[in-house]
Order: sequence, then C-alpha cells, then structure tokens
Amino acid sequence: MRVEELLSAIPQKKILGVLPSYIEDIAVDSRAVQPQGAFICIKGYTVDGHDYAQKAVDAGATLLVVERELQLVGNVAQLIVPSTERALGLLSARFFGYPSEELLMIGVTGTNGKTSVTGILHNILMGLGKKSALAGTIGFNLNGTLYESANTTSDALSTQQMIYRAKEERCDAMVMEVSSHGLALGRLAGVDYDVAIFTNLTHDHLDFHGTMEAYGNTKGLLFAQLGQDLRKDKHVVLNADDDWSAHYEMLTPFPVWTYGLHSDADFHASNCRYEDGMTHFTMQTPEGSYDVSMYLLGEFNVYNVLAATAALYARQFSLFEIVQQIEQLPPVKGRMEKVHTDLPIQIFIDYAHTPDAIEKAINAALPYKGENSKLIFLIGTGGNRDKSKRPTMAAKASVADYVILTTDDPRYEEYSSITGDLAKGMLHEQYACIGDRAEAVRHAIHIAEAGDIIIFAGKGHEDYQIIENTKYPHSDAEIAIAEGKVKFV
Ligand SMILES: CC(=O)N[C@H]1[C@@H](OP(=O)(O)OP(=O)(O)OC[C@H]2O[C@@H](n3ccc(=O)[nH]c3=O)[C@H](O)[C@@H]2O)O[C@H](CO)[C@@H](O)[C@@H]1O[C@H](C)C(=O)N[C@@H](C)C(=O)N[C@H](CCC(=O)O)C(=O)O
Ligand SMILES: Nc1ncnc2c1ncn2[C@@H]1O[C@H](COP(=O)(O)OP(=O)(O)OP(=O)(O)O)[C@@H](O)[C@H]1O
Repeated sequence: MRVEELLSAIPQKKILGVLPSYIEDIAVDSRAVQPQGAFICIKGYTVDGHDYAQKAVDAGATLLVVERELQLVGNVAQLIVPSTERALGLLSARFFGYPSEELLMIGVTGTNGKTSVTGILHNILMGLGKKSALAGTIGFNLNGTLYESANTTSDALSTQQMIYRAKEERCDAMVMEVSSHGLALGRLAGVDYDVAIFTNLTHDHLDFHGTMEAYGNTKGLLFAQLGQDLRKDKHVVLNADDDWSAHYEMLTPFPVWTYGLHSDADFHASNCRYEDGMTHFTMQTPEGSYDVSMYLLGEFNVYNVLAATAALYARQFSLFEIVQQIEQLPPVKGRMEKVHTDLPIQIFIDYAHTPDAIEKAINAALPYKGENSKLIFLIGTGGNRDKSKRPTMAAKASVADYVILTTDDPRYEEYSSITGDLAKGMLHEQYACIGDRAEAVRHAIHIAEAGDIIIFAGKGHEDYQIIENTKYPHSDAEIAIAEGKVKFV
C-alpha cells in the first residue's frame, strides 16, 4: 500500500527519517515482520513493543510507528504518535480497506453465551445458504478451517485481517464474539457492525474492570459504537430479562429487538419442556408463534436461540426457515455437549466458569436426573484471574449432589489457593478438593454409579491446560472415558 495513503488515517504524527513509498504489510509482533513492512510498537502488559523495534528493523521493517523517538541502526522511518494502540486501529482498518463495510457483520457481547450465540448464528446462516465466517473463543472459522487465536476478541490488526480474509473468500456474513477486554482495549476499532447482540451481564472479569458498573459500561461500547447514521440498516438485539438492556437501549438510536422468557419481548419463549434429550418451547414472534424442538439443551440455550432468531429476523431472513434450521442445530462444541459412551452414566462437557453459567448448566441437566441418581459437578477456575467470583461459583455448584473443586488453567497459582477459595462458598459437605484436574476427573468417575450424571465444567472445547506458562494436552472427555471403561466393564 502507498504509505501516503496509509498515513492519511493518522492526523497527529511526527515523521523522522525518509518515509518509504510503499509498505507490503503491517505487524505488531517483531517476529511477524515482513521485508518492506511496518511495525507498530505497542506497550503491553508483559513487555514493551518498542524494545523489539531493532529486531523489526533487522527483519526488514522500513516504517515504525512509535510513541517516542528510538535510536536504531538501519534505514527506517519513525512515525511518532500519541498512542500506538489507537494508531493500530486506524492503520489496520485503512490497510485492509475497511472490509467490515462489505459483509453482514454481527457482534455478540455478554458475560455468557457469546460462543453459543455466534455458533448458532453461524450454523443457521450456513444452513440458509449464506457463506459465514466466525471468530471467537474457539478460533477463526473460515470455510470450515479453524485457525487458532489467542483471544476471544483478537487485537485490532488480526481482527481487520480476519474480516478482510472473509471478504476475499466472498463470505456474506461474519459473526464475532465481542469481549469486554476487546472493547476496552480498542481491538474492535473500525469494525462496522450491522447487528449488535447482548446476552447477559453477570459476575466475571472484575480483576480487569474493578466493578460491575465499569464492566457493564464497557459492554455498552458495542451499542454506542454503532453510530448515528440512520440510513444504515443496523439493529440491536437485547435480553429483556436483563436489567442492563434498558441502559444499552439508551446508547443507540437504531431499532431495538428484545427477547426473553420472563418479560414482555418481541421474541418470547414459553412452555419450555426438557424431554427425550431435547428442548421444546413455543416461540412468540412479531409474525405469530412457532413450536420449536431442538437438540440444544437447557433454558440458557432457549435464550441463545431467541437472540440469534431476533438478529436474523431483523435482517429480513424468513422466520419459517430460521426455525427449520434451529431444529437441526448441532450442540455448540463444549457447551453442555453430551459425550457419547457405552457407560451407564451420562457425561456432559461444559464451559461454565462464572457463577451464572454454573447455575444455568446445572439447571440444564436437572430434568434428566433420575430420583435415586446423583448429579456430580466438577468445577475449576483459572489461576491468577478474578478471584472474587470463586466462592459464589461453589455456592451455585452446591445444587449438585456432589461437587469436585479443581482447577481450569492454574497458571502460576497454587492448586490449594484455587480450590481453597472455591471451598469457602460450598453450602454442603459433599465435595472434594482435587487440584490436579486429571485426577479430579478420575475421581468423578470413581464415585459415579449407574444412572448418575456428571458435568465436567470449565474447559469446554479446550484440549489443553495451562500450567505456569506451558500448555499441556488435556481432555476431560478422554480421561473420563478411559477411566469409565476400567470401572464399568
Ligand atoms: C492482558 C491481555 O489482554 N493481554 C493481551 C496482550 O498481551 P500483552 O499485553 O501481555 O502483550 P506483550 O507480550 O506485553 O507484548 C506487547 C507487544 O510486544 C510485542 N512483542 C512481544 C514479544 C516479541 O518478541 N516481539 C514483539 O513485538 C507483542 O506482539 C505486542 O504487540 O496482547 C496480546 C496480543 O494481542 C493478547 O493475546 C493478550 O491476551 C492474553 C493472552 C489474555 O489472556 N487476555 C485476556 C485477559 C483477554 O483478553 N480475555 C478476553 C476475554 C475472554 C472472555 O470473555 O472470557 C479476550 O477477548 O480474549
Ligand atoms: N445465554 C446464557 N446464559 C447463561 N449461561 C449461558 C448462556 N449460554 C451459555 N451459558 C453457559 O455459559 C458457558 C459458556 O458459554 P459460552 O461459551 O457460549 O459463553 P461465552 O460468553 O462465549 O464465554 P467466554 O467468553 O468465557 O468464552 C456455557 O458452557 C454454559 O454453561
């Protein structure tokens, strides 16, 4: 791209050295710099990208975007800006040509349900013959190939690049999870959403946001950033059963569609029944009511499906066809996903790692529990992250007959510190603290009897555990099946 054209995106700048005419690429990581590329130095939580500038020059960078003048060896221009983080958003969107304007862009925010709602939307869109790309916790899904990503919402450069790739592959739509970190850290700069969806707001991430109020206000950025251009066909979808929705409604002038179970809503579900491994409900819509049966389990998935339906209806998709697709939806990976085994117990893998999600996951399983059987619930939580939610998580888990307290990704924290914090919230004595997750999974199988239900929560789709800063292979399902074969055969 012509540098002059690229740099017109940043009005406040000071240039040192001779600018190259063109750059071939932009990078925020010195290890990814290409010859004739630009390198943007970002001050991170761990290191300062400015310290890697010389490495970037050695790798061929001809343009650096910096916050202060650097003494470097080599032929490189420096562009000094007040904030490289802000420049990253502006430059990335310009470099990739504002690709989000050319796709149907749907963003989903909320404490729980982002992966589920985006997965549901993606599957319905594909079922309706639309080509959809998907980005979130599970990675970047383009044409059925899954590319790993470090974050639920990736940095501004990767975000623009993913949308550009989706556009180049002629996708009609891109569905994205929008995390509060992503909003707070400007990772979504320049993403022009057509539909913004809110799932719910409950306790999580207070290590980062400090208070629920700050956390809730950050989520609001998604709605405020839809803008004021009312010629655009933009829509907002809000959960009528969550008090934060009233606040988000005020942040946007665009049409608001509501969904819910317990309040008046444009998309309202009633008569929910959980039978035969399926969920059945009646969905009232602006165009009459539909009886829906689906394989997704639990009330929380009724909310998720209502949210997805409202979003697609707002963009003129046929309700009849949407409902047909809902009836065929596969489970979302690692979200109340049944593990199919020959064992005389039912095993579910789930990603619940907030108090609210734990309550919802347990409620989803309770209708399937026999009178004399047990619900065994295994929960962990991540080390070196929000500790304040731990006792509440265990209190919610106490609805289960037997609870196993363990770790998700312990990182640098002692097992006993994590399980000890969880144990403070337990409301009964039927529990065990086992920090080693593999051992904890084996313990669940060991105490299970025929007819019992086990939910392994917290790791969901993940196939690893992070201990210190290393990822070790780990699968709750594989460990459980192996142990079950030994025990029940
Ligand atoms: C706290 C946080 O958000 N950290 C994010 C941040 O990492 P960081 O600040 O530590 O980066 P750093 O290592 O200091 O590097 C600073 C700069 O130097 C550069 N660098 C670094 C090393 C080098 O050799 N060369 C080089 O150029 C880096 O590329 C970077 O530009 O920037 C990284 C790159 O964008 C992110 O992957 C990383 O997310 C980490 C993995 C993370 O765990 N983040 C969590 C808190 C998070 O963001 N979670 C949300 C919510 C998920 C949910 O809802 O549950 C998410 O959206 O994922
Ligand atoms: N709408 C919902 N309301 C409450 N809980 C939900 C909802 N949808 C899913 N859950 C529960 O939360 C867990 C996480 O769901 P999901 O991955 O869809 O949320 P998320 O917002 O993407 O979470 P994260 O950002 O941590 O990845 C699920 O395994 C389930 O237990």
